[in-house]
Amino acid sequence: MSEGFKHSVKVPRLYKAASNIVKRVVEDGESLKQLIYNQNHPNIKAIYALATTTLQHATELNEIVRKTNLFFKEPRFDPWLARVLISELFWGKRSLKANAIPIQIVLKYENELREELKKIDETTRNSSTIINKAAKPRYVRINTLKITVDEAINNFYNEGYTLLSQSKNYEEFLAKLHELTEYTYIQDFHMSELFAFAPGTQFHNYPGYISGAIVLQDKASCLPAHLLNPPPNSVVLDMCAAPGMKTTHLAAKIQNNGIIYSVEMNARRYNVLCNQIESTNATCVKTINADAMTLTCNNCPDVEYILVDPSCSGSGMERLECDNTDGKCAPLRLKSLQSFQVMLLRHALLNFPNVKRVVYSTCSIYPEENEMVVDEILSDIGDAYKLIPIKSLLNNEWINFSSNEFKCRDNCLYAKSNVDMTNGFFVAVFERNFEVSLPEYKRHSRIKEHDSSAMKINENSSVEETKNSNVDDNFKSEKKRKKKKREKLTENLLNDEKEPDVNLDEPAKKKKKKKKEKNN
Ligand SMILES: C[S@@+](CC[C@H](N)C(=O)[O-])C[C@H]1O[C@@H](n2cnc3c(N)ncnc32)[C@H](O)[C@@H]1O
Repeated sequence: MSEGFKHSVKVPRLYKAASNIVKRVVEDGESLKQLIYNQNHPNIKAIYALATTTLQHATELNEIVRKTNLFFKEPRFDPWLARVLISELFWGKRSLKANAIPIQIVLKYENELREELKKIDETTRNSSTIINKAAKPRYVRINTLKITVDEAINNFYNEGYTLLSQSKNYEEFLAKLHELTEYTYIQDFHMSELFAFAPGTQFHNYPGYISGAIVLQDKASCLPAHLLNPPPNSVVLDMCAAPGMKTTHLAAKIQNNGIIYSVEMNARRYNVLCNQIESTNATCVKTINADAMTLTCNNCPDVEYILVDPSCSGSGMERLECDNTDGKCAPLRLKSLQSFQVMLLRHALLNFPNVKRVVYSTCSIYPEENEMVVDEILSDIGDAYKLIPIKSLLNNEWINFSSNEFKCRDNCLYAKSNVDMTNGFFVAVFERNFEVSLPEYKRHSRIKEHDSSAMKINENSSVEETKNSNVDDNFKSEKKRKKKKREKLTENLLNDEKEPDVNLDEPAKKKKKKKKEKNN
């Protein structure tokens, strides 16, 4: 992000090394321990302590640099170095020596930064909910298409892990998450196929991870499939599917009995999706490389369950890079994301006559992408759908919900990183009321008959756009122009696409690893 300063006095190597490590852990998902061991520095312990502290305080750091507009005022300041220096000042040695310019800058803003930190601490103290500032656990979803939960527990036992006892309620469960140690783990309170291990537990070399028997997926990202809850033999549509975490979770839920149409528009991400589906043995999935807005019940017949998990700001991700100085969370961007999200959700709700349940989810904590999207939709759909109170779906065992200030009231769910120990997330569940017909006028006018015949599911179970000779040239060029415009909008939105616990190249890496192992 930053081009770096021309430093007159050099920044101590310790800080540079720590900031480089934090950057690689966050951006590339590299292992903290591995990076530390590869260091050629006399004081590895100090680097480790500083990098860990910075990662543990990710949420507060994000908040205070955002609130103080630090990178807006100091656009050339390396954001990783800044965070490491602030960590050293607030939670490390509690002082910064040396006259290097980055240190001077942090000291210049020290009071403002402290002020914002104080506000966060006060909010935390005033909250009656359970607060944990520690790093979130490592969540492991058992891919029940490859092994059973019991087999997985047995494998973990053989690896030396001890399963903690189950909890009476959600609060007790959250308290237990704090007790996780290197060799203990716990079954999730809501989803029996999900387990939580101590933060930072490494599974990348674990045989089950390589074979696709376990999936590293944050708990919040598992909630949409859990709440959509299609039974076996269902027909499901996942409108925004790559990299495929929720598609493959849904395939496991229906145990490959039924059909899942899994749609992804972006070609590169579509390949990742296909790899993920293959490695997890999700054989019921038909992948579709297309814009979900062009799909109708003609391409995807008899759809009963839809997941809409669109591109979003990713503001709920507990990663350090989400600050508003690079425009990611700027009001204009938020506005265009919101319009796109409304458009997709409306398309899902109004174009599939057999649909029973639609789940809308984002890894955003902004009401603009959550309650405001749901509210706009509620006024479109009348009584054709009702919003299901998620509290009841989770037997009253959840803490945070949407705000009562909105029309959707507290019917939707928020996952909060400092309460639920997950990424920040939002989920809304719509259920069809078949006594009321779908509002006719809202059906998407853009979906014309020939659009559907211009798609086909090919032998590899993917949909390809084909030329339709019946479409006249004028219509084609108009369609092309619109498509280009849509692609541009999506491309912009995708520039910073994020997904919990997923390194986009992971499936590819896994494939390479498998190949290497085979050759050996
Ligand atoms: C938040 S990600 C989805 C994550 C995915 N559900 C998972 O669990 O792995 C959003 C995805 O939607 C795709 N997307 C955006 N607009 C789309 C559209 N109009 N049609 C199909 N896919 C779209 C993006 O390329 C991106 O991969």
